[in-house]
Amino acid sequence: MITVYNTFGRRVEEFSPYDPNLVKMYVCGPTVQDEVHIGHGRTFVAFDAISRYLRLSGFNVIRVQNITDIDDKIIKKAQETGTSWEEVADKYAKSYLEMMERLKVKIDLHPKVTTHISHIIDFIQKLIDKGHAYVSNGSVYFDVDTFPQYGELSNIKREEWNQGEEFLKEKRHPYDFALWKAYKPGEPFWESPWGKGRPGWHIECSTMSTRYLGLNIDIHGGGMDLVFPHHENERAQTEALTGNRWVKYWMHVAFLNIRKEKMSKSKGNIVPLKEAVSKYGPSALRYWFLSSQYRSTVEYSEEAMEQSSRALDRLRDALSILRKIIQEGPKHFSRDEDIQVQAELVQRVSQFRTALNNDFDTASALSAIHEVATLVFSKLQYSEDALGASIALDAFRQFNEVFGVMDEEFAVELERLTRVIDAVVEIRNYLRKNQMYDLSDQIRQILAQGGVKVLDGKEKSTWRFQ
Ligand SMILES: Nc1ncnc2c1ncn2[C@@H]1O[C@H](COP(=O)(O)OP(=O)(O)OP(=O)(O)O)[C@@H](O)[C@H]1O
Ligand SMILES: [Zn+2]
Repeated sequence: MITVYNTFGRRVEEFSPYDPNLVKMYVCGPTVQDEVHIGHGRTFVAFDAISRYLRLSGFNVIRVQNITDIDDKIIKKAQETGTSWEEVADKYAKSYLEMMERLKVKIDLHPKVTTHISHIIDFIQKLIDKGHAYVSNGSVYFDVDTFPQYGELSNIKREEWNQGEEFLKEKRHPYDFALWKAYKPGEPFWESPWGKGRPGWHIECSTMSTRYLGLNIDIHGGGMDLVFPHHENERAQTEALTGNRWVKYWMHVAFLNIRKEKMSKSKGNIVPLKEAVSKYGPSALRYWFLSSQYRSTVEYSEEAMEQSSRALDRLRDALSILRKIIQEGPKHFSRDEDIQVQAELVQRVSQFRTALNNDFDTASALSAIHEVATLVFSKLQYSEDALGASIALDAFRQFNEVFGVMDEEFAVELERLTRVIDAVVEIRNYLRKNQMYDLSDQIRQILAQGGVKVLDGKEKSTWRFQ
C-alpha cells in the first residue's frame, strides 16, 4: 500500500486514484522570465521520481505541467532588457524544456498560457454566469465569499490576506483575486468580452488542467510556496465551477535553499540548472535532489553535490562487480552463507519498497540501496554467488527505475542481453526451418521463463520482453 501526505487535511492517506489504473498528475510549471534554477529542478525531479515509482507499482501515469509564458515578471524583464515579452518567454521556455530533457524528467504535455487564452476566457465567463466572479473596471475578480470552503487547503483565513493593495478600490473584498486583468498601456493584451486584457496567474492552471485531465485529478503539486495563494485560488475557481471535489492529493515539495534562503529568481541567488547540469552531470544532480525526502528542506552546497557524486560512484562500482559475477555465471551451488546473504538482500529490496510506499521516502530508499552495495563489497565480491548477485542486480534495476541515475550503465547491459537473445532466436529459426520442433519448443519455453516472449512468424520469429 502506498501512502501519501496530503496537504489538504495535513495527514497521511492511502493512495487510491480516482481510476484505479491511471494516475492524473498536474504540476505547476515555471514562469519563464529567467533561467530555471536548481530549486525548480528539485521540485520537478521530485514529481518525476513519484511518477516513476507509481509506474513501477503498476499504475499508468500522465503528467501535465504548464509553462507560464505571460506574467508581470515576464513583462518587467522585457522592459528591463529592451526586448519583447515573446522573446523573453520563448528563450527561457526553450531552455527549461532542454533542461527537463537533460534531467530525464518525463512530462507528457507542456501547455502554454498564451495558446489557451480562449479557453481561459470561457472558464472565467462560466464563473461569472454562476455568480462566482464579477467584472470591475475591465478586470474580472473571483468573489471569494461565494466559495465558503475557501481557506480549507492552506488553513489561512481570508481576512488575513489582502491579494493586491493596488486594486483595492475595484474589488468587493480585499481578498478577492484577479481572473482577468484589464489592459494597461504598453502591456500585451487579448480581446475579451470585458475589453482588452490578459489572464491572471491562477486561472491558467484551473483551465489547462481541466482541459487536458478532466474534472478530477489525483495529484496536484508544486513547491510549498504555492499552497497559498496559488493553489487555494485554483481550488476555489475549479470547485466553484464544477461543484465537485477536484484534486484528491495535494502534494508540495519543500524548498531548496541557498545560504538558508529560498533559491529564487526574484532574490537573485540562483544556481541555474544549466550550470549545475554541466558541472555535475544530470545523474549526480538527480541523485542529490532525491537524497532527501521531498517534504524536507534542502540546503545547496558544492560539498553536498560532491558528496552525492561520490555516493553515486559507490553504487556504480557495486554494479560493475555484480555484472562481472553474473557474466562469469554460476560457479557453485548456494552455500549456507550465500543463502543468508540472499535473504539479507531480499530484505533490503523490501525495505527499499517500503520506504517508497511511505510517502515516497527516497532518502530511506537510498539507504536501503547503499546497504545492498555494502553487501556487494563485503560479501558477494568474495563469494561470487551468482544468485545473490542477480537479486542485488534486480535491486539496482528497481532503484534506477525510480531514481534514473544509472541509465547508461543499464543501457550497456541491455544491449549485451539483446545481442544474446537475438542469437538464441536466430538458432531457433534455423531449428524450425529444419523441422526440429521439439528443440525449438524447448527454447521458446526457456526464453518465456526468462521473461522473453517469442513471436513466431511464417518466415522467421522475432521476440520481445514480456
Ligand atoms: N527554491 C525552490 N525550491 C523548490 N521549489 C521551487 C523553488 N523555487 C521555485 N520552486 C517551484 O518551482 C515551480 C515553478 O515556479 P515559478 O517559476 O513560478 O517559481 P517562483 O517561485 O516564482 O520562482 P522564483 O521565486 O525563482 O521566481 C513552482 O512549483 C515553485 O514552487
Ligand atoms: Zn498552478
